[in-house]
Amino acid sequence: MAFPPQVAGASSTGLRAFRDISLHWLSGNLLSPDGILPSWNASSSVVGILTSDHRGQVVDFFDSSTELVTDKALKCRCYLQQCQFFKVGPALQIWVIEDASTSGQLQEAYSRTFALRFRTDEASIVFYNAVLDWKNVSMSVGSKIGNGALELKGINKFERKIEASSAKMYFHYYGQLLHQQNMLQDYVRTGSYYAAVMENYVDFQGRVVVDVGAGSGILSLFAAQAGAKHVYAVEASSMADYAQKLISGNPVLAQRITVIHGKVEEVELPEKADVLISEPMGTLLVNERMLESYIIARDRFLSPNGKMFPALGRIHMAPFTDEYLFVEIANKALFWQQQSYYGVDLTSLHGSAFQGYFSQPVVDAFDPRVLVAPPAIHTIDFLTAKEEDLYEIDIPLHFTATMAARVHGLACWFDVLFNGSAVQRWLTTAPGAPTTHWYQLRCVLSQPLYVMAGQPIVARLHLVAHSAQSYTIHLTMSAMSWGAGAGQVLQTASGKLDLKEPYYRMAQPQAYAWSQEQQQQQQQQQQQQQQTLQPQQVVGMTTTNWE
Ligand SMILES: C[S@@+](CC[C@H](N)C(=O)[O-])C[C@H]1O[C@@H](n2cnc3c(N)ncnc32)[C@H](O)[C@@H]1O
Repeated sequence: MAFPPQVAGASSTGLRAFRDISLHWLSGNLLSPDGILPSWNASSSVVGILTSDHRGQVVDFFDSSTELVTDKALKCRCYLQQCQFFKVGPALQIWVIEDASTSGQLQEAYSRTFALRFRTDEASIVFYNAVLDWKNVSMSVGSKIGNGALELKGINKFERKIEASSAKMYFHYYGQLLHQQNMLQDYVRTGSYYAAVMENYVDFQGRVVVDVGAGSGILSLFAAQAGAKHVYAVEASSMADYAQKLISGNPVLAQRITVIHGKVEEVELPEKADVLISEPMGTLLVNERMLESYIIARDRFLSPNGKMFPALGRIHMAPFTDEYLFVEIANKALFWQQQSYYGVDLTSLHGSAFQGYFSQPVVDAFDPRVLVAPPAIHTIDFLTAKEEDLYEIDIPLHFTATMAARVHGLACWFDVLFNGSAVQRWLTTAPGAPTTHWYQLRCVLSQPLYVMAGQPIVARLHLVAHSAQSYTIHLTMSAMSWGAGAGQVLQTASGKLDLKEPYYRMAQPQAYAWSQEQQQQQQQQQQQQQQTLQPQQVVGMTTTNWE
């Protein structure tokens, strides 16, 4: 844990203010695993609470003017106890900054540190999101500790929920032309957007449009082609400079497009928009957590009754059978069954490696004939959904098998609707439809289920957002009894997968390739390490499989 903490995104004044405070790192003063606060000095004068993430980055500050601490320690305590409800665990620290003096001078304030132990990463996210809820979005804190002004201006909602390292990697990726080209060359994707805009030009003509995450600026140019009065192309990555170049290279359209380099969570626009256009879809629709930015942009920029292109998205899910895929994944861990690898018994790690491979969702294109039941649908209406709705998505599922099969997991894909005034158009990533760079996604269970035709399958897909712009996937599937004695669970299998770490089973191109970026970084690091190693240390190193 980094200590003293770095103040993410704080102004230099705020940074200095924090550094001036003597922060006590009371590592022994942890909450018990049950989340019970060991001691609290209710008589001390609390001037504020500073929260940080697990890396010691300050993520929030509550000063004494906020409701949280108006009643001094008592309220803090209540609040912390309330947090136990959210299963407080190891990823979040709270510094309680107390005023030790009667003068209330900043320099004389001191602090206590409480580290909250979360049982799981998800629990810490839930807690963190609860803090965000409580703070009621779009933070721009300018608060006071004693006589010292403390400013945390500029910490927007994106920065408060997304790890800085993840965002850096993410925007670095989208700042590269080659990745924008990948998307542009997905003709199903780009062609669908073009068709949707042109067919529905009446929705764009003479209208103000905001392009949310404009990338190369392609959708802004489409909107301008369709007759938009003005388009604001908002792009957070350095791709904004290229977008400006591309747009300037189309002078007839350029005069009606303004490129704005920044996040939709932070930029200000001079007018409200009639239409939002965006391509915020990641693998399984929600990966990258950009849908949340799309919704934030709606709340910030869209006029009442404005239109969104696309207006809704649907996740489709169905049980599948694929013996070959299952064996392929299970076999990946065979390496760890060697009892004498250079004289070393590797078998104690086989179980962990096996689970590790099954924690990767598989991204590839599959034949729809592997589906064992008709798909179920979960709809997200972009016009009405709340951003918080996407923090945790819990989908109960009921299927009826149409064939006897070994069920190896859940297959998923998505589509989005352009609900134009003239034409309704779907962009689909379904198996069997023309392939897109998103392909489809399969969650493979380490324990297959056996089902007969007509047998009910009950499942639950539970997606929990995490601060690395993705989701932890919890999947449970059960084969049920039917007919006489229906409703009994005959067999159950479950798995926990990380949507951020997929197994790309396809050749390029693909949707935002997190792993690939990480792989490159790790490979670079590895090369650097190897350069510093003695030759005899390098001999015998295994080649890392970054798959
Ligand atoms: C999937 S790409 C789509 C690019 C372009 N609209 C297209 O259709 O080709 C998403 C883009 O949104 C940008 N982006 C993601 N989150 C953003 C945010 N919060 N604010 C502004 N831009 C964002 C990314 O940098 C990326 O360039």
